Amino acid sequence: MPAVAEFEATARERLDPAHYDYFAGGAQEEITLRENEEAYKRLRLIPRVLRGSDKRDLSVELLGTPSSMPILVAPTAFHRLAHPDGELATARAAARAGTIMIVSMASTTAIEDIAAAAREVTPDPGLWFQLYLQPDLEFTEAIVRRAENAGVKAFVVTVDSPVLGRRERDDRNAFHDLPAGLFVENLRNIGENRSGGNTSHVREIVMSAGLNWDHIAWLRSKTKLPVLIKGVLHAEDARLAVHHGVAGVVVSNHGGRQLDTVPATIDVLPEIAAAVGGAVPVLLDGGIRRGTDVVKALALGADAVGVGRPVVWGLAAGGREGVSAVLDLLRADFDQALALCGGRHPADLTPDQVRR
Ligand SMILES: Cc1cc2nc3c(=O)[nH]c(=O)nc-3n(C[C@H](O)[C@H](O)[C@H](O)COP(=O)(O)O)c2cc1C
Ligand SMILES: O=C(O)C(=O)c1ccccc1
Repeated sequence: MPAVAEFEATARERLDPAHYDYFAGGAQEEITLRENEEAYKRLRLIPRVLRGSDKRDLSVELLGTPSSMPILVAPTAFHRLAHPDGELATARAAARAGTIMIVSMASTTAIEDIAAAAREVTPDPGLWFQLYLQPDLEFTEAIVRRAENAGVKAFVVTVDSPVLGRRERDDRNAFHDLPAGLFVENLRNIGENRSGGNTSHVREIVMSAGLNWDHIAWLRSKTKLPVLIKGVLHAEDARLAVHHGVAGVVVSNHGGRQLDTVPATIDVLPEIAAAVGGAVPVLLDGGIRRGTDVVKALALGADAVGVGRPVVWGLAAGGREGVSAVLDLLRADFDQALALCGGRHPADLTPDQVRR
């Protein structure tokens, strides 16, 4: 089975170069983008032996949502740039894999349609919804209601984007608008269509530099669903998140697309896991490309990981089948690495099995 890198190579051949750059790129010098992957290559695994690691069970439950494996689909924007079937294909593949898809608020398919596609595959799909809280809270609440009515099971508020990172590839390519016919569908037909009907601008979603913990309290008051925050890199923020009743934290640097030169997520995971102390689930994304990467993240304290670009590469390479192939590949790779580490279940991995 081809590695994630081979799906990327195929995707690169198929995509408009500006769109490839949008998906692949990071902020500024892309130091963090590279670091996310490089950091895993510096870590060494110590297997345990004679532990009877047959009959492995990769399944986990996260905030009431079951997942067949601790590898989730991280929220990424604009899937119809990658393949005409866009988020419908991704949702069907995630549903077939039995894993959680965190739908991006910036999807090019409406959340209602994404949920319907997933439901064709399985009656109770694990869909979560990523939110950029908009300065207009009434408008934000309308999107929250839409997502709830569509059946999502948790909200993931992205907190690493008070302003958007500077992606120099997008500047060079003058990538400002989606191609004709593509829209940021979750913002359409809401609040009397405040964006005036033009929701095809790449930056239609507003970044809110004013966000603070009160906004998290506001969202919690508006929904009964679990609220996670995504984009935590400082242990103190993880502590504050627990203090403010957040249901889970996602250790993320947005795939190196926001503040450049922040550390690889795997390198800050131990301190964040220590700060959270098991109070709420800790998820991590950024640079996961192999089963051994998943093993290292789980051993160092993550309850599950997210994959962003690998899913996009699968989608661009082969639509739903391509996403399924990437998820199957990561599952098989993780299963093998877990077995080689002497584990039967994701929770069997421990920090002493990872060395610098
Ligand atoms: C093309 C692209 C679009 C993204 N769009 C979003 C988004 O809409 N919302 C969000 O919270 N994160 C977004 N992210 C960040 C991902 O959720 C995730 O943090 C990151 O991709 C993980 O790194 P990886 O691509 O190395 O797996 C995006 C990432 C990429 C690559
Ligand atoms: O490109 C991104 O990383 C991203 O998060 C985003 C934000 C707003 C609209 C589209 C994508």
